[in-house]
Amino acid sequence: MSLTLSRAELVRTANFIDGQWRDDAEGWLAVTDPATGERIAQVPDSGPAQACAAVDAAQAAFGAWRRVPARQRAAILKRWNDRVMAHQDDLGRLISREQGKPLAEGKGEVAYAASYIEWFAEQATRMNGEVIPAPMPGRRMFALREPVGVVAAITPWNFPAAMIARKIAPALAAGCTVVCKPAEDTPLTSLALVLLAHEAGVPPGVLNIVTASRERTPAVVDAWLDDARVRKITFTGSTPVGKHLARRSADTLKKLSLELGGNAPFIVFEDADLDAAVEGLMAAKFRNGGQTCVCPNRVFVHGAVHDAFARKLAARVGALKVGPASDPASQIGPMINVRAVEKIARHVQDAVAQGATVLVGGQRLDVLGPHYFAPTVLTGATAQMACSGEETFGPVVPLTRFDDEAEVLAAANDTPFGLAAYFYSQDVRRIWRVADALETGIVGINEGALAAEAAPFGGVKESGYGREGSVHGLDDYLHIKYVCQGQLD
Ligand SMILES: NC(=O)C1=CN([C@@H]2O[C@H](COP(=O)(O)OP(=O)(O)OC[C@H]3O[C@@H](n4cnc5c(N)ncnc54)[C@H](OP(=O)(O)O)[C@@H]3O)[C@@H](O)[C@H]2O)C=CC1
Ligand SMILES: O=C(O)CCCC(=O)O
Repeated sequence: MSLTLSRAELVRTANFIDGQWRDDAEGWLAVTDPATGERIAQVPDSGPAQACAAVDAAQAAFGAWRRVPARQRAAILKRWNDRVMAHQDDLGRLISREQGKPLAEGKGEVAYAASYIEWFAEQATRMNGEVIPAPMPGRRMFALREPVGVVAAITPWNFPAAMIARKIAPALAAGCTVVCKPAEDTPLTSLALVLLAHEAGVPPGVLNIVTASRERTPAVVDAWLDDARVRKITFTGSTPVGKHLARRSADTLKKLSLELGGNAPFIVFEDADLDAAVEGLMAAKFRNGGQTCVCPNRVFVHGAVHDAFARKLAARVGALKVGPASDPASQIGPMINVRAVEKIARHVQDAVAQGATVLVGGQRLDVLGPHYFAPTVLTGATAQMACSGEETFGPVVPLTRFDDEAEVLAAANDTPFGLAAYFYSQDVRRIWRVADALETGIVGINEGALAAEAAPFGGVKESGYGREGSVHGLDDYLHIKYVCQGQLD
């Protein structure tokens, strides 16, 4: 099935550097449909030469862009938002085709991405500084907020539009210029977004994007890490790569935002509304087929309600329709690639070998294609299993029975990660006690769908640092300059 969009020019197959589409890289990277393995396009497999050309352009454009009045930058971002929403159907189709999520989710992601662009268009005009009451006579003291400079954005495949938008929109709003490298699995959506930004009036050099394969990506990103002109790295992806970025950028002391892996606990207390808890878990766990860093990875259920909860959950999970994005009935699509599906299968096999029971699912669905895995519920999960220690990033719910609050909080926090946590309870005293005790950057109380452009998104511990979205989302792209004026007489 070929890649057909209402507006064919949205399928870009070149790097965008200094306002030009360029395909002068060393090789080509095939983009495939994860549902079928079919090749749908090819984009440049770039190297250090393209990475450096992108920084040259971004650095040259920075001086003028930072001086564009905030209201004008906001107007450009608003036009970008409008263009993204005007192409919602095509972009949704593009996301579904290269990433695999069902079409309704693909279109939903476009609206989610646009919400960040609109939000930061508004925030651009509120980048106020401070007038500081001077502690001594004869001085006037100010704190000014300035753009950090050239930003390198490195994005993952699981939300190819939203992750680009929530990094690039605040950077441009702040007056920074950007070099971007999308994931090898999903370059087409980001190239289409860059085209729409260009059409919205983002000037040449302000936003540059280079595509690369998994093999060449380290050379592209290392060129940026070693380049003193790049003043900030913003990254969403795995913790090992995040640590590499932190280490390698130390020599030039870049500012970093790292949104890394999670291992979210989801706790169902004995006083929870069980139906609401099942709904919340379905929403949180099965978004994007479980391939989200805030997906619950460990589900703890109180002994008094465990069996009833497991029965209700298994009925819902067993009824999920798995299939390609091209089938409007599909609720769970293929996993992104063969590495992903093999990791999921390994987690389930390991859990079963250590005594877990499969209530529903539990196997690959090779009849549908090479990347499908059945939505799965396991009972009897323990802390020793791989599915408890590592992020599964797939449609697997491992249930663990617990008996008291202190025990479950210790278990929930017993991980180096700290991105999201969820719990269900109707006891207001417990609610605040538990929310306080959870060591994560995000907590859902009787709610499974937490994402919103107005909320600060980010983690603690080895889930990284920095916040995306919200009134805090611009701070990562700004530094504060203290200006002190002495008396003139
Ligand atoms: N926090 C989150 O949202 C995400 C978490 N993950 C977690 O990570 C696991 C592995 O997923 P994976 O896609 O491999 O994640 P990665 O961290 O490898 O990829 C994320 C981004 O980093 C790039 N990258 C990879 N290696 C390097 C490197 N050495 N230097 C610089 N950039 C690099 C990737 O490029 P390229 O694609 O070209 O390799 C991609 O753009 C998942 O199973 C999940 O647990 C994954 C994605 C998102
Ligand atoms: O890092 C991710 O997995 C993407 C963020 C998902 C979200 O915005 O909820």
